[in-house]
This record gives sequence, structure tokens and C-alpha cells, in this order.
Amino acid sequence: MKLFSREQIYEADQQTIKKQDITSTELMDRAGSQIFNWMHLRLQGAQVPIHVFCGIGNNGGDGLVLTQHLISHGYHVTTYIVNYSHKRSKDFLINYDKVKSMTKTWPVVLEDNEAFPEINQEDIIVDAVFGIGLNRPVPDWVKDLFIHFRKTKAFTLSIDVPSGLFLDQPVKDEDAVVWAGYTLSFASPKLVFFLPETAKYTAQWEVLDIGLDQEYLMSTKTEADLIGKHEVLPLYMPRDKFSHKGTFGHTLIIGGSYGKIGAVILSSRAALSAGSGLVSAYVPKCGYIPLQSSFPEAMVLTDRDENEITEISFDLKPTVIGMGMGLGTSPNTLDAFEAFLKNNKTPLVIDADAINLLSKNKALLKLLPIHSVLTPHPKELERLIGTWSDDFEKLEKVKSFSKKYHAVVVIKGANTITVFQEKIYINTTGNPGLATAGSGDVLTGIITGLIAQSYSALAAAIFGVYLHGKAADITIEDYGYQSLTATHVIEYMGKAYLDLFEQPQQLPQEEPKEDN
Ligand SMILES: NC(=O)C1=CN([C@@H]2O[C@H](COP(=O)(O)OP(=O)(O)OC[C@H]3O[C@@H](n4cnc5c(N)ncnc54)[C@H](O)[C@@H]3O)[C@@H](O)[C@H]2O)[C@@H](O)CC1
Ligand SMILES: Nc1ncnc2c1ncn2[C@@H]1O[C@H](COP(=O)(O)OP(=O)(O)O)[C@@H](O)[C@H]1O
Ligand SMILES: [K+]
Repeated sequence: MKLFSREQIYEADQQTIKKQDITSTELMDRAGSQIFNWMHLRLQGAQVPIHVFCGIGNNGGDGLVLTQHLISHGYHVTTYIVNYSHKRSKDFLINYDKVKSMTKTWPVVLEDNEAFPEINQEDIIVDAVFGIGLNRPVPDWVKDLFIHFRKTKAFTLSIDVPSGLFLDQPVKDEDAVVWAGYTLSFASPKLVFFLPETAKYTAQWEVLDIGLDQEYLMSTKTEADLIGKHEVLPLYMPRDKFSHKGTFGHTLIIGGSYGKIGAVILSSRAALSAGSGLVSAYVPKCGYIPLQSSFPEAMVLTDRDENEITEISFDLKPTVIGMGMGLGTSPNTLDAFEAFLKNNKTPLVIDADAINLLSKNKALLKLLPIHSVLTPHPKELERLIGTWSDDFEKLEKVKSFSKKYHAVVVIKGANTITVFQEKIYINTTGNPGLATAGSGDVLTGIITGLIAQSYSALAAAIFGVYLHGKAADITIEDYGYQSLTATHVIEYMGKAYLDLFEQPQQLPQEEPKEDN
């Protein structure tokens, strides 16, 4: 799913108005009506007090369309105008007049220095104060109103975007934003719903279809895409009947040190579960027996050193190499890593200590083959690119890094983000069960195993992150968050693949009645 920018959404509105020959007021009607349909379906006429807070722009206009439907369907609704400016939009005014003409109880106009209405915890707040037009800090008294919303603990439904949340700027004051229980968004969800610092402002979100011009939506390229099943299915490569293990490539996993051989076992097993034809592991001598006995499918090569990697040389031609898991960062290992990079031509997936070695020795970065995949968690990323002041700066820095080194960067965490050059891909699978030892090693193995099967580096990163998260999502149905282990993720990879082709469940058909 594309995540449109504010400019693109405004353009989609304009194109829709032009191509469908409708007025902006009619488009607003659609928006407000869709919000009403969503609420009506759930409330079924329940007499819960609904407080609709409308700003003076088009977001407020949407709120006023909603109000009209709520009133005409007999809901217990109070409407407020949050009068933060006198520059009311045309469609706001049209709908303001409509509301006033249909009820004797005119909207309550809220201004600075006025008492806020009493709202109970069981009531519903609809937030139509600011939409995507927010372009400067929220006035202090409106901020106080948002604080009032939170104090009531009432369910808060935001229209389009939680008011006070900028689409392209960090939040400087969390009290100046509405904390929504649910946001009903038009055109697309917004990028800020997924970033670590701003995701908390809406617990849930949903997109409402207001019939925007399909041609514009389809043909417009976005800076960010949301990755779900629909997006990864076209990446999937089916298997040919006459294929053999050579068809699916040879993964080599390089890593491990004394006490950290498990990381290599996890990565290697994950590469095989992702579908790599062959898997070899290159470890210090102390890893030989653990690997051979716990993972019989793998071939094992060893360093001459017992405890750490001191030289990387092997007599095989892997399709791809995944490296860094449990590697350590000793001077001997650094020398081996540098010598290896100087001669290496094989595609690389770089994780953990291999990232740390690159961070400490930035000159080595230029030795990476193009389209290398790096999979840092936030701390490793910080070592690699330096600190950032907010999520937006972080993304810009990662984009520059990706362009400079022609690398695919996977920023791990909830909503893992894959960055390639200017474009970002936000994953939708995965859960806090993955916050457990070794789950990152498994991810590296999966991505490496996909490249072995001739997925491109970018496709392997996007698809691998999706499958890893999906396997974890299926695992928690059996184990819950706390008991999920990295090994489960490997074992549930099969189910993650199968899930790609699962159809949504059909409702059971009624049996035809037999005539007596
Ligand atoms: N025809 C359309 O353009 C449609 C727009 N829609 C709604 O319109 C919204 C965008 O509407 P607008 O562009 O009118 O913007 P908003 O309703 O978000 O903002 C209202 C106005 O407040 C001003 N403003 C921004 N920040 C302020 C601040 N801190 N203090 C005081 N004033 C401030 C802005 O200049 C803007 O004109 C969307 O989020 C969506 O809800 C929907 O109705 C769909 C159709
Ligand atoms: N709260 C979370 N929600 C979803 N995914 C998570 C969460 N916490 C961690 N993960 C995922 O788990 C993996 C952890 O990787 P990493 O930190 O490298 O762990 P390790 O070093 O133990 O292997 C990443 O893929 C990350 O995206
Ligand atoms: K809003």
C-alpha cells in the first residue's frame, strides 16, 4: 500500500474533483458520510454521548458532515467549533450553515479562556480539529483542550490524522497532539502512524475509501510503501518441477566465536528454512561439533583458530554470504574481515558484529559489493551512521548512506523499515514476541537464504522481513509473546510461506432444505 505525502493527497483531491466533475463540497460529503457509516455500523443507534470537535478547515468540515448524519439518525451528539482562527474554509462554512439549519442546538463555539465541556469516560470524542493542513504549532489553549481529552479517558476517534500530528515533522510536545484510540484516514494511512516516535498517537487506524481518482493513486509513486501480503505475493518465486538443490543456491554463513556459536546455527538453519538449496557455515574450530550435531543438513568449514575467526578462506563458491552473527570484534577478526572484503566478489548480508566492525572502521564500507544488505538494530545503526534527532532525520541519514554505498539497509524494530536509495518499505508483520535473543540472527539467515534462491537484494530484504514477522505472528497463536523463541520462527517459516496463498475464510453456505 502506498503512503501518500500531504502534497500528493491534496493533488489526489484536486484530480478527483476535476475528473469526476464534482465539487469539493461533494468530496467532503463523501468523507464525512464514510466516517458516519463506520460509526453507525458499530453503534447501531446507541445513545452514548458523542462530542464532535471541529476545527475551522476542511478537517472540521468533515466533522460537520458527520454531525449532520448523527443528528438526522437520532444520535446524542454535541458539536463544538474549535475556533483557533477566523479563516474558515469554504466547505467548512457551507456545512456549518447546514448544521445550524437542521437543529436548534447550534454548535458550541470554543475559544481561548473558555471552560471546556464535561466529558465522561463512557462518552465518545470525535477529533476533527486539525487534519493534514496543520502547518504551525498548535495554540496553547487548543493544546489544553487536547490535554482535557486525554484526562477524560473517553474513546477518541480522530478523523484523517490525530490532530496536532504533523505529517513530516517530529512531535515537539506530546501534549499538543490528540492521542487517538482509532484514526479513520483518507487516501492512505500516513507515514507517521508507523514511525517509532509517532506511532503511539493512534492505537489503531483504518483507511476509508472516498472514491479518489484511481488513475492518480495507481500511477503516483510514493516515497514510502507499506508492505503486507498483497505487496510480497508478486515477489514470490514458484518452484519448477525439475528444479534441484543447485537451482536454489548455496548460502555461506560466516560468524561465531567461543560461546556464540548458537547465532551461526540459528542463521544457517533459517537460510535453509527460507529455501536455500545448500547451506555451509564457516566458524572457529569450537563451532564444529555443535553445528554438525545440531544441524546435520549443513556443511561446516572451520577457521584454524579454536575460539575466533582469524582468517576467512574457503574452497567453495557460495551464491551469497551472510556474516557477522556472534563474530566478535577482536583485532584478529577485524584483520580477517578486512582481508576478506578486499578480495570478495560474492553478494553479502551483513549483521551484528560485522556491522560493528564496519562502524569502527568506516574505510571498509567502500569495499562492500553493491547491493549489500545491512540489518542493523537501532543501536547498531547509530554506530554506523551516527545519532539522529528524530525519526525523519534518521530516515534521511539512512537514505544518504544507502545511496553512497549502494546498500539495502534494514532498520529492525517494530515496523521494520527497509531503505533503498530514496525509497522506504515499512513492514506490517511481527510482534513483541520477537524481542528475544537470536531473532535477528534468524532474520539474517532468511534474507541470505532468499538471495541464494536468486531474489534480488531488495526483494530478499522486503520479503524476508515480511516472512520473519509472519512466522512470528503465527507462532504466537501457539506460544504467546513470552515463550516465542528464535527457533520457533525458523520452525514456523513453512506456515509463513503457506499463509501467502491462504484465501480469506468463506462463510459456510446454508444447506439447501429438503422437501418432505
Ligand atoms: N476536498 C478536500 O480537500 C478534502 C479534504 N478533506 C479533509 O481536509 C483536511 C485538510 O483540510 P485543510 O487543508 O483545510 O486543513 P486542516 O483542516 O487540517 O487545517 C485547517 C486550517 O488551519 C490552519 N492551521 C494549520 N495549523 C494551524 C495552527 N497551528 N493554528 C492555527 N491554524 C492552523 C491551516 O492553514 C488550515 O487552513 C484533511 O485532513 C481531510 O480531513 C476531506 O474532506 C477529503 C476531501
Ligand atoms: N517489538 C517488536 N515488534 C516486532 N518486531 C520486533 C520487536 N522487537 C524486536 N523485533 C524484531 O526482532 C529482531 C531482533 O533482532 P536483533 O535485535 O538483532 O536480535 P538478536 O541480536 O538477538 O538476534 C528484529 O528482526 C526486529 O525487527
Ligand atoms: K483530526
